[in-house]
Order: sequence, then C-alpha cells, then structure tokens
Amino acid sequence: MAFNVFIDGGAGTTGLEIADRLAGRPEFDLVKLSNDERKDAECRRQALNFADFAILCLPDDAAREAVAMIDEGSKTRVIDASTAHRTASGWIYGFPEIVGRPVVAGADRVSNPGCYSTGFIALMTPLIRERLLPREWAYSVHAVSGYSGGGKSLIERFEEDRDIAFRSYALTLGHKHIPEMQQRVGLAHPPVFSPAVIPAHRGMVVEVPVALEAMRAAAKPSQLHETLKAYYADSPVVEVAEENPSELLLRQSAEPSDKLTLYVFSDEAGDQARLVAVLDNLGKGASGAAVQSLNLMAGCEETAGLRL
Ligand SMILES: NC(=O)C1=CN([C@@H]2O[C@H](COP(=O)(O)OP(=O)(O)OC[C@H]3O[C@@H](n4cnc5c(N)ncnc54)[C@H](OP(=O)(O)O)[C@@H]3O)[C@@H](O)[C@H]2O)C=CC1
Ligand SMILES: CC(=O)N[C@@H](CCC(=O)OP(=O)(O)O)C(=O)O
Repeated sequence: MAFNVFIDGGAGTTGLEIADRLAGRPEFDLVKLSNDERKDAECRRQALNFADFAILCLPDDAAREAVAMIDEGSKTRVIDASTAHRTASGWIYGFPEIVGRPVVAGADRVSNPGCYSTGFIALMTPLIRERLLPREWAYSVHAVSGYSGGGKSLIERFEEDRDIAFRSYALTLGHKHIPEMQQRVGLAHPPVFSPAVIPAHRGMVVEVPVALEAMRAAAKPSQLHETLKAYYADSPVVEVAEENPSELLLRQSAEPSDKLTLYVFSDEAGDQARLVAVLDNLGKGASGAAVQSLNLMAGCEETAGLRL
C-alpha cells in the first residue's frame, strides 16, 4: 500500500520540485488541495492529519502553524523544509550523512537543513570531529546562490530585473542559517557568513577559507581531503573531487541535481586551503534532501527519485 504524502506549500518552489521527484513513484500518493483550498486552515488541517508524511514547504511561521495543526497522537510524520525547527529539541536534523541514516529513518519530526548550511556542515563536520581543524576558530563562510533560493518572490525579482549582476545581502550579519551551522558542527563561535545571489536560477557554491598555518591546524590539505573522502566513501549523494579543476563554474542552464561535491584547494606549501562545496540549492539544498529523508523514513531506497 502506498504512503499518503501531503506537501503543504506544494505550489511553491521547493514543493513543486519535491513533487517532481515523487512523480511516478508507486510508493507514494500525493494528497492534493485545490488552489482555493491550499491556504484554507481547515483543509490543511485535514490533509496534515490524513497524511502519513507531511512535507512543509512554507515560510517559517506557517510551518510552525502547520505542526500545531497536527493532532497529538496523530500518525503523521513531518519533514519541515523551513528554518523553523532546525535547532529545536525533539527534531532530527535531516542530514543522513551527518546524523546517521538509521536516525533519520526512525524519526517522526525531521528538519531539512538550510541550503548554505548543507555545504558548510558537509565540509566542516568530519574535519572538526577528527580534530583536524580547531573548534575554537572564528570561521568565515562565503557563498553564492541561484535566485530560486529566495523562493517565488526572489525569482520574480530577478526575472523582472535582468540588470542585477550580483546581490550581496545579509549585510547586518546574523543570517538565519548561522545557528544551525554553529550548532551542528559544534563550533565555539558563530561563523561570519557572507551570502550573495547571482543571476542564475539554481546552483550554489559555499566556501570556507582556512588559514591552516595561522590557526596551527593539526593537518595539511591532503589530510583534509583524505578525511573527507573516507567520511563520504559510502555516500551515493556526496562526492569528494579527486582532481581539482582550475576554475569552478555555475551555469545559468544548469539542470536540477541532487549531488553535493566537495573540494579542497590549497597552495603549494599547504599553509592555506579553500574548502568548497558545490550543490543545487533546490537539490541537496532543499527538495533533494527532503526526498532523501522521506525515502529513508518510508523504508525505500535512499536515492530513489533523486537526480544524481
Ligand atoms: N528555495 C530554496 O532553495 C530553499 C527553500 N527552503 C525553504 O523552504 C520553504 C519554502 O520555500 P520556497 O519553496 O523557496 O518558497 P516559495 O515562496 O516559492 O513557496 C512557498 C509556498 O508556501 C505558500 N504559503 C505561504 N503561506 C502559506 C500558508 N499560510 N498556508 C499555505 N501555504 C502557504 C506560498 O503560497 P503562494 O504561492 O500563494 O505565495 C507558496 O506557494 C521556506 O521555508 C524556505 O526557506 C529551504 C532550502 C532552500
Ligand atoms: C538566496 C536566498 O535568499 N536564500 C535564502 C535561503 C534559502 C534556504 O536555505 O532557505 P531556508 O533556510 O529558509 O530553508 C536566504 O538566504 O534566506
């Protein structure tokens, strides 16, 4: 028998991409609300309680409201794509490579990682756990995202104003992904985060520069690379590049992808490195990650429906 899946916010950017990845999957039946019903509280409440799985693709407040609509003792299991529950107790962080596949598989409340956080956490967690980089350092993170990362409103803005070549933002600091970056990696200080948007629909580069010599790190870049490679050796989604290209490009024509690729670039002496994650903000950064968690929770093959 198929599982009933309700995507609350299913008409939005993340929701539509999740539906695409579930299309043609006999294990899942989508519970659909009409355009008139999709924001009606009673229709949503019924769908949320009827579903085996509710995937929330909503702004944070609406995601909190949706969780509150689920009756106590209801069988509904939740995957929340918003920021609302990423550091909340009682929620499992939906990053199977980091928290463990069985942990996600057995969870009833899963919070999907933020897109930028996905790149940062993937790069940093193995290296901090192995004590190759210090927890106490004040790290910086630089990133660019395709404009679909800002949902329908940012898509509209970039598609109307074709003159924007680059948009740096979060200039008062304190971006909403910082708490999950710090907490999940276990850092002593919040990283300084500088995100930007480029005129491409999708795609993301997240970079952490590490001054290995200055921070007296216990490792050279080759060890960082080997450690990441060993950590993700059994992952069908995360790959660690064997060869370093001379440049990294995001393409405006990029197709959806659920892969996450990690690089370690360094100088010849090995005193400095640039740790870089390349992903699709709508893939492993959002919808692909949600489907990966759903697969594990439903007992399906981890990568079913993913674009790898
Ligand atoms: N886009 C991305 O790359 C990523 C997004 N996310 C997160 O996923 C969530 C969804 O984002 P995204 O898909 O980009 O956003 P969109 O703005 O594209 O979609 C949000 C959808 O939610 C609907 N909605 C808003 N309020 C309500 C409500 N009260 N009841 C029912 N539906 C509602 C909107 O309706 P309407 O169509 O009428 O506006 C819209 O369809 C957000 O929390 C976002 O931060 C996470 C990682 C990456
Ligand atoms: C380009 C852009 O605007 N990106 C979004 C983050 C996208 C994402 O990961 O969303 P959530 O953390 O909300 O789930 C932002 O910086 O707010």
